[in-house]
Amino acid sequence: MSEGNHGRLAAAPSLEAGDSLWQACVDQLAQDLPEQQFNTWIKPLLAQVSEDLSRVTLFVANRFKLDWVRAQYAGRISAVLEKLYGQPVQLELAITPRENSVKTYPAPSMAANAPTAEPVEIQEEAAAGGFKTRLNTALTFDTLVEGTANRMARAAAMHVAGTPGQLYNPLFIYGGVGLGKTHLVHAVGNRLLADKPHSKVLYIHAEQFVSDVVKAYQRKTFDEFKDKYHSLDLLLIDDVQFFANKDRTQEEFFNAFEALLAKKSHIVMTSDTYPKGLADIHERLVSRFDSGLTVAIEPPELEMRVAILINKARAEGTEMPEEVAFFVAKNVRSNVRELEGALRKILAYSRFNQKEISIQLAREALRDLLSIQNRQISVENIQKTVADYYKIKVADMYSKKRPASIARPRQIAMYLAKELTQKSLPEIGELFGGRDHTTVLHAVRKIGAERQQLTELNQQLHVLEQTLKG
Ligand SMILES: Nc1ncnc2c1ncn2[C@@H]1O[C@H](COP(=O)(O)OP(=O)(O)OP(=O)(O)O)[C@@H](O)[C@H]1O
Repeated sequence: MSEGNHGRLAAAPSLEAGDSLWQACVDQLAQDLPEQQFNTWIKPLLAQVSEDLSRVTLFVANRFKLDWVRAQYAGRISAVLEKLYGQPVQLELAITPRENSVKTYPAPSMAANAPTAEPVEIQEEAAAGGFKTRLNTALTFDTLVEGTANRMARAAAMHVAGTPGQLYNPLFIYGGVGLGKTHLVHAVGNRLLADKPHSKVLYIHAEQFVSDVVKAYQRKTFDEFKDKYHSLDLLLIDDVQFFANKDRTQEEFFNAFEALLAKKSHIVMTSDTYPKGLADIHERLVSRFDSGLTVAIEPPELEMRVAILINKARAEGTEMPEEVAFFVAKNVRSNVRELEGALRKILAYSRFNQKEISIQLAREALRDLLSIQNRQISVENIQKTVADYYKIKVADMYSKKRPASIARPRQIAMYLAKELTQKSLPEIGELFGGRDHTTVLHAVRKIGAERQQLTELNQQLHVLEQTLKG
């Protein structure tokens, strides 16, 4: 297949239609995707389009690529094809048949000749010799939203994925539940395999490692066990706090650790706490955990939560309005898993009731969750919410600064404080950096009057009120 030809495979009479359908799809993807992704994953695809255009089979070189394309791009490709063709197009993925590889492309159309390769089911295997990686190919850097909370951990993880066995070995990532630790370690493995498909990568949960040790012990198969673990290029091990009090496991892990580091293989670990905070784990192991780079993942900040919601909704094929994402993100703060749960509820509620996603709908869908929080509206809360919304510093709520970009949000916050709390004008003035009650009164009147005139302001106040009321 020559360069620049995107693998268009359709013989007469469907050549033209099939050809242009796939070409149009490729053109669209070239616009939608970052250039590097497009060149790596889409451009090399070979396509076979059925005569009636209802089915497209894409051929990829090996199982790993098939797995990857299916997880990362199949949904998007199907959506583009459907949009272009006007109705659903069946998408199949297959491995390029070896005997047909170069010679028979472009291959005969499906109408003229039955397809030579059967679509293949995804299995838990990478390209290298059927070795099980246990990686979830959906968990990649592309789907991991970046924010202050995970910036360092993400940067370190990307570095390791790009040049394993060098800096930051071991990489120890810690943080609370549902903050993306597991996602991040899978992303490292997936990235390394995408770049170097023959690498030996294993993702394993610490509990699974414990059970592997127990099995090896019972069956006296420690040689096999060692072959498996000591030969890896990259070991990703999740939740190592589970090693607590498991002496034999700790010993075997120590051995594996030493063997892997000696041959410059990389180890990435996660835990719910930093190494020295680990209970009932031998000191020699703890000090090794801490000997590379230790980074934390913090709970995501508001903007990151908003971005995660919008991205995840989009991945489900739904556009979530920013104001709704803001409302949800303000109310679901603890971790990303909970955000995902809230999103699922909203999507299901919207589909079930056939209603557009709005703040009102989100409020209904999350009624239970919100009522548990039973939040009190305080002036501090209003100041923080308004500052977040208008992207100014909370400190500007009390400062003497006067530029309109700050003064106006401050007036809005005063207006909301009067409207949503029981505080008096002097009390509110006091909480806004010791301002006079007449300043507060002026703000309340001004914003109240403008709200009647300006639709946009009214809308913004509406979002803020909904958010604050939870
Ligand atoms: N920054 C992020 N962007 C997108 N999705 C994220 C992000 N962080 C976490 N997630 C998603 O949130 C969910 C929970 O994340 P994950 O399982 O990686 O958390 P964890 O820190 O390993 O939690 P636990 O300690 O409970 O195992 C996953 O579905 C993950 O994809």
